[in-house]
Amino acid sequence: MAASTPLASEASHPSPIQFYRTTCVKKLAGSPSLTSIPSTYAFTKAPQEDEAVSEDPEDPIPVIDFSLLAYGTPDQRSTIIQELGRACKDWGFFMVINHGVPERLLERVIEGISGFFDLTEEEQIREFEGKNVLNTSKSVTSFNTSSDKVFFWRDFLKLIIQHPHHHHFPNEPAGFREILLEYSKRSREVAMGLLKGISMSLGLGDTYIENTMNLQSGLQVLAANLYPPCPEPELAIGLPPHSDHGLLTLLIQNGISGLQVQHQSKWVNVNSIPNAFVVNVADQMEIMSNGKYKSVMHRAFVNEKATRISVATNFGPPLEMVVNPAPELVHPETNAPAYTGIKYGEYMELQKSNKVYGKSCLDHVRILSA
Ligand SMILES: O=C(O)CCC(=O)C(=O)O
Ligand SMILES: [Fe+2]
Repeated sequence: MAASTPLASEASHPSPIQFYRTTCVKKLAGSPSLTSIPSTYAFTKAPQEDEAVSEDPEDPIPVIDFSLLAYGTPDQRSTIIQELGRACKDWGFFMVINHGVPERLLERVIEGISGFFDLTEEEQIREFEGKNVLNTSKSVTSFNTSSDKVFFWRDFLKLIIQHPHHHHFPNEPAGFREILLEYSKRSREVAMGLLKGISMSLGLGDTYIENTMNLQSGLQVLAANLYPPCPEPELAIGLPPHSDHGLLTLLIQNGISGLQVQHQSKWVNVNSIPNAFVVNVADQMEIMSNGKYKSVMHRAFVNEKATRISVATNFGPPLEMVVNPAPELVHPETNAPAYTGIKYGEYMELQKSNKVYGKSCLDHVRILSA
């Protein structure tokens, strides 16, 4: 049984971090004699987790043209801000095209992740040694580590940046560190641009979220997921239904489908536009917007044939920031916020220790049904 890896380093101790990873599933999946999955990987689906449907052409997943947000005329900007607001409100999920991050950089990130998981276990462990890394143990699950009975069909590498100074990236494979640095910088520029637009769409002015959330000192968490081929994909799950803890998540993937989002009580398959960022509203945004923009539930499926790689980058405030609903968005009749304020670090701890998947963590801070 693999040891679990607590996220303590992410939460109450904002020290220069760090990364941690899992490596168990790829090895397991690579064993030639594997024809069925070990029972610890069998995931019992809850009744509401029915089959996913294809995108409805009448109600497609929103697509946001980032170039119009960044460089458009005032008219184009105001139109795209409205579209962004609608996407956040109706879906909590959208794709971003023309974002300006070079395709080649995206490919190199995916290649680097693949290369990292190709390293031997010893080589990976060497990356943890003598570098002020708080936790070096392995895990086979993402969150809920200590309480999980079922393991997910994925390996992951988690990298945490505390702006403006702290990060620790692996040096192997060669050049990976530089690629990650460049990618973190470029994806953050896109995230900051989107957050400005979202802030405007909430009627708060473009720098409201950035300033009140102190994003200059915010947390950026990269979760690189590798889902190996699975002999019994219908029994396993890559990632169970969950929402993300930060404000906004930007995801890239290697062209293999597997992500599903919940929309109007249905699970929808996401077939991403090549090189687009797949973006979702996360829990701190739901709290900050007083429920106007809900974080979206999503899950990742696995398949029999191909390895899927995804990199989800979560943008959030500093760990010590208490996130409250914006007073401007509090309900005018009741004049009461729908969520209580909570420290972001505490929220992450809560999510980690929570046994129930889904959005149950938000129930701890919800006051009204928003
Ligand atoms: O692999 C995916 O598509 C989803 C990943 C994800 O949701 C996460 O890392 O939080
Ligand atoms: Fe996620």
